[in-house]
This record gives sequence, structure tokens and C-alpha cells, in this order.
Amino acid sequence: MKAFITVLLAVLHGGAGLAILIVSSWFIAACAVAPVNFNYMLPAVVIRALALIRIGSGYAHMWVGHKHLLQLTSLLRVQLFERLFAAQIRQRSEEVEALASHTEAIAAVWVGWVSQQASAVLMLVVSAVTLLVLDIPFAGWTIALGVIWLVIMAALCMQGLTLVKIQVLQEHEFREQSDVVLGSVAIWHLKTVQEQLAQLPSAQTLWETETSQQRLTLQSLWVFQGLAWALMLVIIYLAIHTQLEGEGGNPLLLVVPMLLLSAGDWLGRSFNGQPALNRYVQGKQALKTLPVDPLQLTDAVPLSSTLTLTGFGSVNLPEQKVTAEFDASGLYLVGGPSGAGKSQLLQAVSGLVACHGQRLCDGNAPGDGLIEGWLYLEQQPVILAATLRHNLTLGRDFSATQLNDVLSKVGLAQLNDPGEWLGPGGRVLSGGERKRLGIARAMLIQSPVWLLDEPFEGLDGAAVSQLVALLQQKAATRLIIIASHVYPAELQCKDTLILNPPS
Ligand SMILES: Nc1ncnc2c1ncn2[C@@H]1O[C@H](COP(=O)(O)OP(=O)(O)OP(=O)(O)O)[C@@H](O)[C@H]1O
Repeated sequence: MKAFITVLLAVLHGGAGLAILIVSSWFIAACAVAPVNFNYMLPAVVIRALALIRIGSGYAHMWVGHKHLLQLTSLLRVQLFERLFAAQIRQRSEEVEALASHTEAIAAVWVGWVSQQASAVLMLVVSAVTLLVLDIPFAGWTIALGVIWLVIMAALCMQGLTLVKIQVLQEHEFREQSDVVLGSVAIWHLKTVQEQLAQLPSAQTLWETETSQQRLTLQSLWVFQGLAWALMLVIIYLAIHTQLEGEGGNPLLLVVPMLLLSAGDWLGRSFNGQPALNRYVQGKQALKTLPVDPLQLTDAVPLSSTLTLTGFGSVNLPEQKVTAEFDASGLYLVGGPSGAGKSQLLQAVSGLVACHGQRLCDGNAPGDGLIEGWLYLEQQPVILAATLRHNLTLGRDFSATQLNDVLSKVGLAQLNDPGEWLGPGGRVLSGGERKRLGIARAMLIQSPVWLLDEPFEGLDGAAVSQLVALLQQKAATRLIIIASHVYPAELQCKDTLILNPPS
């Protein structure tokens, strides 16, 4: 509904502009030949009223149109979030681009293109019909103007859409290359500046395609304006030399030439709207081809269940064949030298990586995929560039007291400002602090199963003792499996599983 009001307001805005042109051109001409008792008041009032309508409808068009644009953009973004929510992230930069600009480009088509074209078509039709009905000299020539506009617009659309296809491919390639370069950020300092520069993908071709689109729009506008002027010159020639002898004083003779003279003004916006259509098509295309692999989830697993592994292992380690039983609560240790496959095993248990062998929960196979609600704490917990609160809550609702409580339990009482910014551009946490922040997250999430990857790494003796006491207490009500090559003396486990490195 709002989209249609936007279009109507754009039409009103354009129509008022056109009416001002027609009335004022007639008024100027009429003044030149007006008799002494000519009433200047009425046309002046009409022009003023039209100007007010033009200004008012222009602002209203922006108000309604942009409000609608914002609503539509947020709706599209929510839909996109829903698609990405349970998906594996493969092309991070493409997903960011999709959220940041493709949804906006799709939403903007009503304001940017549809309303401009509707306004142009209606102005052309209304002016042609009005001039024909009023029998204004040369009225039929406005039809020729309409045909010229239509042909140039169609050609512009076709060329623009061809360029869009090229642009989508170029953008995809550029983003893939950028992802590769950004992925190697950790070793940039090891390279010379020349090596780094040589690696950077060039945006030159993208930029060239973008500018050729703008050039095309401008060229179309100039061709249209040129042909409109040519029509006007023909009319003037005809008026002077052939058809209208004896009618030289008729001020209505000027109406159609004035219309043609200013054709670029009242129809130019329709050409300028073309990039909005291109971006719309590009956005649609890009969202359609966005690589989204849905995350596979298992069937629902009881909140508290035993875990039985038989010949089980990560698909990345075909020789890994673990057979073990875990109660629904208690602390278990998975040990073994570095590279033995401890992290891979925990990730396979949680379903983060595909597995082989059998995984039973309470004696039932939940199927392949991620077990919802089970927590895997990475070896190096990810710290988001966000506030401490967001890093802890991950979008859930917790009170400040709950946050302070878990922070002091994991030995991070020094982080006492939930609004403090962490990560790049903010407070940088040490390796041990990251680890403890990860544990704090786990404590808030209340997961029935904790799979902790090297939780003691980077912690000093006192911190290890504090963490062991905490885990011991939490293991009373949940299953905790720790993968570690450090075995704190005070750790009391129900069982220990030692993995051997692959031969
Ligand atoms: N995505 C993967 N694809 C293929 N092989 C992998 C993958 N991830 C890890 N591996 C291999 O699996 C083996 C075990 O890795 P894993 O990280 O599980 O060892 P770990 O026992 O946790 O070692 P550490 O104690 O050093 O963390 C390694 O040889 C590694 O190369």
C-alpha cells in the first residue's frame, strides 16, 4: 500500500512540475501579447499553487517512500537472517554484503525505479491527452516524444541488465579472492609490502563496469534530450515557414516546443532511476545464488542423557575409532599427545564435524548432525568485536548480577563493566582470559553437556585450581568431557580416555 502511495506521490510531483512548465510557458508568451485588461492574477495564483503541490508532494514522496524503504529493508534483512541463522558460514564477505546492501537495493526499487517510471509514463500520457483534447498546436508531437522515450528506455534497460549479469560474476569473483587474502591475515606481518600488495584482488574491473553503467545512463539522457530538441527545432521551422501562417501571435504555439525543450527536466529522472533497477536485479540475483548450506541438526536429544560411542571418530580421521561410555553426569578426560585427535573427537561428538561410527544418546541414535544445546568450547574461544555483555550473553537475556556472578566464578572479576568493548578496537584479552570468558559463556548457557577443548591451556596454577573446583561442582548435574594434554593433580574424573596419535 505504502509503495503505491509512493508511486502516486511521485506522479503528483512530476505532474505538478510539468503543469508548471506548461502554464508558465503559456503565461510568459501570453504576457508578451496580452491586451491591457489581461488578468495576470489567475495564472500567477495557479503557478503558485502548482509550485506548492510540487514541493509538498516531493517531501511527502520522500517521507512515505523512505519510511516504506526502511520497513521493507528490515523485513528483508530478517528473512535473510532466518536463512543464514542455521547455515554454515562459507562466504563471510558475501553474507555481509547481502545483509548490508543487497536487501537495501531490493527494497529501494519502488522509490528508485518504479515511481520514477510510473511518473514518467503518466506525465507523457496526461500531457499528450490534455494537449490533444485542448487542440494545442503540434499536440501530436508529444506522442513522438513518448515513442522516443520508450525506445531509449528499453534499450537502456536491456544494456543495463546485461551489464548487471557481468557485474554479479565479477563481484562474486572479487569477494572470493578477498576472502582468501583476508584468511591469511595472521601471516601478513611475515610478508613484504610488495608481496601483500601483489596478493590483493583488484577492484578495477568492478569499478569499470560500474562506471560504464553510469556512462550508459548519461548517454541515454543526452540522446533523449538531443532528439527532443531536434523535434522542437522541426516544430519551430514548420511554425515559421509552412503551416501556421497568420497564427504567429498565438501564444499556445509555444506550449509544445517548451515541453520538448524541458523534456530532460521532467523525464530525466526516469533515466537516472536505471541504476536502481540494475542494483535491484543484481541484489535479487546475488541473494538467489548466495551459497547457504543448511546446518544439519539431529533429532531432539533428552536433556540429560548417557552417551555411548562405538568405533566412533571424526570423518577427518578415518583411523580414529573410539569406543567409550559416558554417564549423564560426571567429569571425563580425553587425553593424548598433541595431534592425537582430541579436538576432532569432541567436535565429532557435538556434531560440528561429520563423524563415522556410532553415537548413541540414551541408547538411541539421534542421526547425523549437530546436537542442539550441547556446548563445545573451542580451544581458542572466539571473542566478538562487541561489548563484554554481548560477548557473554550472545543475544540472550541475563541480568547484570548474573553476569558479574559468572565472571567472578571464572576469575574475571576485573572485567566489571558490561559495556566495555572487547576485541579489535577495544580491550584485548590474554589467552587465559579468553579461555575463562569462554567458560563464563558456557556457565550462562546452562547446557546439559559441556565439551571443553583444552580449558586449562594458558592458565596459571591458581586459576587452574579455581577452574577445576568449578568444573567438579558443575559435573554433578551435567556431563563434562575435557580434552586436555594437561592433567591437573586435583582433577577427579570418572574415567580417562587416552587417544593415540594416528600411525
Ligand atoms: N578439518 C580437518 N581436516 C582434516 N584433518 C584435520 C582437520 N582438523 C584437524 N585435522 C587433523 O587431525 C589431527 C588431529 O587434530 P586435533 O586438532 O584433533 O588434535 P589434538 O589432539 O586436539 O591436538 P592438540 O593437543 O595439539 O590440540 C591432526 O593431524 C590434524 O592435522
